[in-house]
Amino acid sequence: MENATLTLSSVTRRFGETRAVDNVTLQVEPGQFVGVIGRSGAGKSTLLRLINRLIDPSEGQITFGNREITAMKGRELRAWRRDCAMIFQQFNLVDRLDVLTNVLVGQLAGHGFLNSMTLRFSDAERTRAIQALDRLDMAPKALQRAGTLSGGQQQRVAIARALVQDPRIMLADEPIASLDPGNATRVMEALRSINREDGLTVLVNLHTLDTARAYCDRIIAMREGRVFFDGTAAQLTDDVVRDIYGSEGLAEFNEAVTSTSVSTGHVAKIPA
Ligand SMILES: Nc1ncnc2c1ncn2[C@@H]1O[C@H](COP(=O)(O)OP(=O)(O)OP(=O)(O)O)[C@@H](O)[C@H]1O
Repeated sequence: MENATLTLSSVTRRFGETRAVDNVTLQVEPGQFVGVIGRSGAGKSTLLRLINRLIDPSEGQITFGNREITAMKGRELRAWRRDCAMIFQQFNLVDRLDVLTNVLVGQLAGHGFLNSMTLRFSDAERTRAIQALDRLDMAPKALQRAGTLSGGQQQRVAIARALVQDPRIMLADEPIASLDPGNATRVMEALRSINREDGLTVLVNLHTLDTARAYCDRIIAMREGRVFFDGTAAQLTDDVVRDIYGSEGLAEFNEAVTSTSVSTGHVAKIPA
């Protein structure tokens, strides 16, 4: 299927008394690279999990083109989860399996039960998996056990695994939060090239402002479950940033995590 506009209409998710996501309405155009920022607990993870239906909204509607995501069940929901790949902070690879097999597992959704159990794959699937690894500069590690790779390498394998699903949207929940600056940069660059070359929509939760400024066409800042800011990096002024994070949170979010952000000139110095 083609990429399409993702629309959230008055979406709320409550956990007991907490409104983790509170009446969020937004549209994401196909091929946009969107960074979601905000303090811990602002609702960023919940927002992504609502989009791929890891959790259901308490109220509101999510659509992708003319498909209503929030109404999907069974086969249709499984198809949506393939269209909408998810990357996590902790990579979620199977350590004892080699890199190639980890990527091939991304294609299992389209397999019969028996082939999934025996991890049998066609030559075409293997070729596709190698090609995906190659895009992430990870093909030379194809036969190495995933558990022996560095965090940054594991995250690139996780992205390759997501790519073989042939998704329309890539959701990434703090994909660089546990990486060093060099690896964080490589992972962000990989997401950016997939976005540009394949026209994939990317929504990425980030805990560092400078990374969002350096890579994202659009930045959405959440605060207490609501969209507090929605605009470009240039529109995200120091005053808005102070309101998003509070002055005590600023120092933490002002750290440079991805090294390219320094050379792009997008880094704003925010007074602590
Ligand atoms: N499964 C759950 N059960 C109960 N409360 C939850 C659950 N998931 C999230 N919450 C609450 O919803 C709010 C938003 O959480 P969420 O994880 O979406 O925030 P976040 O912005 O992603 O935070 P972080 O940056 O720390 O990951 C928090 O108050 C959190 O405690």
